[in-house]
Amino acid sequence: MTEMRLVVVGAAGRMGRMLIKAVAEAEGCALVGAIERKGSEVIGQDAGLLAGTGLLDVEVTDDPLPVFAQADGVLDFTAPAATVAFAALAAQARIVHVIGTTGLQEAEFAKLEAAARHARIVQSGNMSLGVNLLAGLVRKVAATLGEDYDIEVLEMHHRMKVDAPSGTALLLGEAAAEGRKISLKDRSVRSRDGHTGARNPGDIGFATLRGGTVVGEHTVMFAGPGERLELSHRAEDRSIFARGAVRAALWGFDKKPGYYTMADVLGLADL
Ligand SMILES: NC(=O)C1=CN([C@@H]2O[C@H](COP(=O)(O)OP(=O)(O)OC[C@H]3O[C@@H](n4cnc5c(N)ncnc54)[C@H](OP(=O)(O)O)[C@@H]3O)[C@@H](O)[C@H]2O)C=CC1
Ligand SMILES: O=C(O)C1=N[C@H](C(=O)O)C[C@H](O)C1
Repeated sequence: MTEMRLVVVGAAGRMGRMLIKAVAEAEGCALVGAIERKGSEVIGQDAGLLAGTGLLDVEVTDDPLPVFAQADGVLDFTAPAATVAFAALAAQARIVHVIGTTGLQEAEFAKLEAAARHARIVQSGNMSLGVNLLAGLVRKVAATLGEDYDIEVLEMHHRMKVDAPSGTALLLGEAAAEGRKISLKDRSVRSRDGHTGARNPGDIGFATLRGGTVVGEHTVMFAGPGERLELSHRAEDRSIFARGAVRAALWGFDKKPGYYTMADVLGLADL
């Protein structure tokens, strides 16, 4: 059987190294490229040595074009501007683009949608099975409980995280809004400070904590009259995201160009 040829971009990052390891350990795929930013000190290093898996004979380079041309898919946990640029290249090469990058804005999502006319894009704020299952549960609970149950999404991440709320918090907020049949954009409250006044019924609130080495913790609260329901996920190891990304790439191999999510990959779209 032919193996799916995968490239990791942002190879030196916290997730980049996990992805290299996950590809090396997975069946049905092989690492054929590793990309880092121009000027990075890891350019020229072996990707396997960089990720601590042992020699893989794949040199980290700063030139994605020839690497994408020889690949079937790319795993991308980098930064929004880089992801938009990689999506255009993945579309040109007609390959699978798995996007874990968070902090993307509306205009950037529009560019990804355009790239998905030619690429097979799988994008999710969280690639783990647990969080995607949780999103389905949140959607159901939000649909069941009325507006007298206030929805608040609380998240905590490590001190190096640069975007807020996290992609996962937004994914869970979106699931709650879908359950309630409201638009998250219109009803989300991203911060509170000073004399805010009382909470508006039906709003979905977000609270962000940052510190230490926390991999990722999310709780969706339904705070009602005299009781509170909390649905939580705690990520203990980044390998859950990396394994999910590899699974998404393998899933996308024989799909038509389009924009897919992890719920499609995991068969949870109807949950
Ligand atoms: N969806 C999911 O399941 C998950 C998503 N994430 C998301 O993934 C992203 C990365 O997270 P993390 O690994 O912790 O962050 P890091 O900062 O550790 O890694 C990002 C890497 O991408 C590199 N990079 C940035 N721009 C480019 C470019 N133009 N070309 C090549 N490489 C580039 C960075 O290089 P440099 O340092 O030089 O800028 C860095 O090495 C974040 O958005 C995070 O939220 C994280 C975990 C799970
Ligand atoms: O930056 C991180 O670390 C993480 N980012 C994702 C997010 O923004 O939700 C996923 C995970 O929680 C780790």
